[in-house]
Amino acid sequence: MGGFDEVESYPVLPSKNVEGVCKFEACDVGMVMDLPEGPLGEERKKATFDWKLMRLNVEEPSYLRVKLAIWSFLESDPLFHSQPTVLSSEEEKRITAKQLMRIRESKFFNDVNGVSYDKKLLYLMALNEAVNTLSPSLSVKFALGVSLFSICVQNLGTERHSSFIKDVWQNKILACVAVTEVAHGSDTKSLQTTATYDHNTKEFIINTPCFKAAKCWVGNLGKQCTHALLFAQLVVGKQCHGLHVFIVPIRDPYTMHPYPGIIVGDMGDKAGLNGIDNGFIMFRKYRIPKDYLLNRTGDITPSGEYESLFQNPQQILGAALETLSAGRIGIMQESVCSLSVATVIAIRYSGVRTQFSNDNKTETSLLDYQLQQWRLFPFLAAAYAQRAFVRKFVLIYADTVRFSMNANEDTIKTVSQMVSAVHAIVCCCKALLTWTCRDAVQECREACGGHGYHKAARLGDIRANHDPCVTYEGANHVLLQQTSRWLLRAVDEVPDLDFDSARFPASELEFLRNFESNLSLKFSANSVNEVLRVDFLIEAYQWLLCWLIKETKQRLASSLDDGENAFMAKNNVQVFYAQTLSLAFAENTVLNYFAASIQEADLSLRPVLAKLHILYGLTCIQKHLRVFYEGGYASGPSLSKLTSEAILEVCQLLRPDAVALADAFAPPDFILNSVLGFADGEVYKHLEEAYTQHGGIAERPVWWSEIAMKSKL
Ligand SMILES: Cc1cc2nc3c(=O)[nH]c(=O)nc-3n(C[C@H](O)[C@H](O)[C@H](O)COP(=O)(O)OP(=O)(O)OC[C@H]3O[C@@H](n4cnc5c(N)ncnc54)[C@H](O)[C@@H]3O)c2cc1C
Repeated sequence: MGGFDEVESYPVLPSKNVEGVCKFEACDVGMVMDLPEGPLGEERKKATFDWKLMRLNVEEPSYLRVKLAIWSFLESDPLFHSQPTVLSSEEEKRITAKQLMRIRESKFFNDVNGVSYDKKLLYLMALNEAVNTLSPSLSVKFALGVSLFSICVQNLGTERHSSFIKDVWQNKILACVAVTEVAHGSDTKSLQTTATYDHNTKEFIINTPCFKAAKCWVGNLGKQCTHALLFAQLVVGKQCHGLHVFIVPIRDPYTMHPYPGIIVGDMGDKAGLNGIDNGFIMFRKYRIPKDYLLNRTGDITPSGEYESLFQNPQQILGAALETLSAGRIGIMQESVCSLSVATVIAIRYSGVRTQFSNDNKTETSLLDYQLQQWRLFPFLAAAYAQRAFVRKFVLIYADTVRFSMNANEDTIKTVSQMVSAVHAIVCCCKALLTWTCRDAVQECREACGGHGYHKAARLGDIRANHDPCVTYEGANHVLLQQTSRWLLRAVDEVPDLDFDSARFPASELEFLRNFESNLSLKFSANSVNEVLRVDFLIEAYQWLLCWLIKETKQRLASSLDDGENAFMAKNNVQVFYAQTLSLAFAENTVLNYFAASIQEADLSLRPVLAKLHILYGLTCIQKHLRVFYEGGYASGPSLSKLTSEAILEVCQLLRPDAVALADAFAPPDFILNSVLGFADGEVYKHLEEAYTQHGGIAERPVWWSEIAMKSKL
């Protein structure tokens, strides 16, 4: 069958084998619990692979051990049990704040003290994933309040700030990251909050010039945080030196009263994530000590002048914002969690639910419908592909950070290439993964019909909580522009890029060395089998990326020739070209990382993983049919027709494995928390419980007298 038997020949990409990355104590198949008997039993028997083995393949086994321990801890504590009714947002905030305290007091939190940077990063990823699957509000609160704060202070601060890192890990303070202002979000360069240096008192005076400059949307700021990591324009004398980052005390940790000189409050109800207290703040000439400037990139000299490693404020801003990469990787990980959970719910439900009958005797399983397969299986494939990507990319990121911390004159060029490549990958993949999840959750909700809309199905909560991921930590449309800029530059720098280095994060781009010959590639397949192959995906993406780069460059150049300035010329190539380029690059990156992970998988798992790989690739390729025809890679109906047929064929091939594939990344029931997706498949029993647990059955409402017919007497 096409390329599925040839998976041994999947390309192994050198950059993906990161040596020296730490591992935790591994777990084995014995640790994976059996699933309960029930209506899904027959579906599970159809699988062509061992789902427990797959579980250890999709999860880093050593993380799985950490996650299982955290899940069991959460289940044992009633504070983490879900509420059957919709809580007021104030109550959600209270409970989430208490949950955060409980986690910070637990042994899981202490486990990270005193360990190396990359071990800490990987441990935090496991903790984040475990917590996020239960409560996105809680994981975001933790990420902003503790991990992102400490990573930023470590990367942008110096020795003088180490006490803040210690305090946040010792549960003495809780932070927020305050970048966005009312009038400027994506355009960080134009932020208006100022930090003016006063040499007489050796203090910075933080000021909000008007309401449009109030910081807003800041998670943890509304009610709880004690400190803010504040992005403000640094002013010395009359000169502004651009955006810098400051640690700013907000509340007394003992009384929780805000300090005088600031106006801080909660923004009120949101469409989701109401466990987080997103807040606004205005500073009224509020003073902080000089040492609270994170001074790795720029500082005030003893004589009161500003000095910096960088000539250009834009570079300082770049360095400051680059530390947000860790946050964006966290978002990608959370997106994959939500995508996985939504897919598990919809696939298990579809495995139980039957509608209509072909023979008037047996009703047809939803999973047997071609439409249901085509709607859900590409998202199942995306969940596998993107999970594999995040898992490997975290290691690359950790390696890049470690390498850059030890940079010297000999390695500085490679370090800067690696950091740029990591940044470009993070920007486009954050967009791709969050959008995939957004689309998947909606499709899964609809695939579960009306029951999918019940709160107890959980899909509505997943949708509302995931929604802002496409906007925060960089609006997707804006982030994609950073990747396309890098790609256009990378083509010119190809002779200089160190593709051969085992650590270069985008080594698959080596094909850019053959730019012109890639452009002459033509689609030549005559049968479905010829597109069910990994080499077809590789070739198609090589052509696609080269053509989009060429076309975007040409359009930019002709726009400039026509007299447009650089700003407008860049804006006018986004739709259909630069943005498509970034997304295509993201898809290709995910496919490559997934391919590399298939190479490392147990032999018995490779055929089914290869099907998922091909399905994900073909689904992505179909989104670019316009470009393939416009650029002359294909003509006539073959490309469109063969890829469509191939997608349907792989969907059918995956049919027997669907439930087992969902089982392999499903969290335990307590964490999954969906009456449609519990492992026993007893959908109707759990629905009945959900319908009847509210009380008041066969009773009249307490407000009955307001609506009852008035007595005729
Ligand atoms: C739930 C939630 C939590 C948040 N938490 C925090 C937090 O903890 N700290 C914090 O500082 N901020 C936080 N934010 C704010 C968030 O980071 C910003 O909303 C985000 O950066 C986008 O900025 P904006 O809202 O000002 O949108 P804008 O920048 O005004 O963008 C509006 C629209 O215009 C588009 N656009 C903007 N510029 C361009 C361009 N050049 N080309 C094409 N299109 C463009 C964008 O894609 C977007 O669709 C949070 C937001 C939400 C919703």
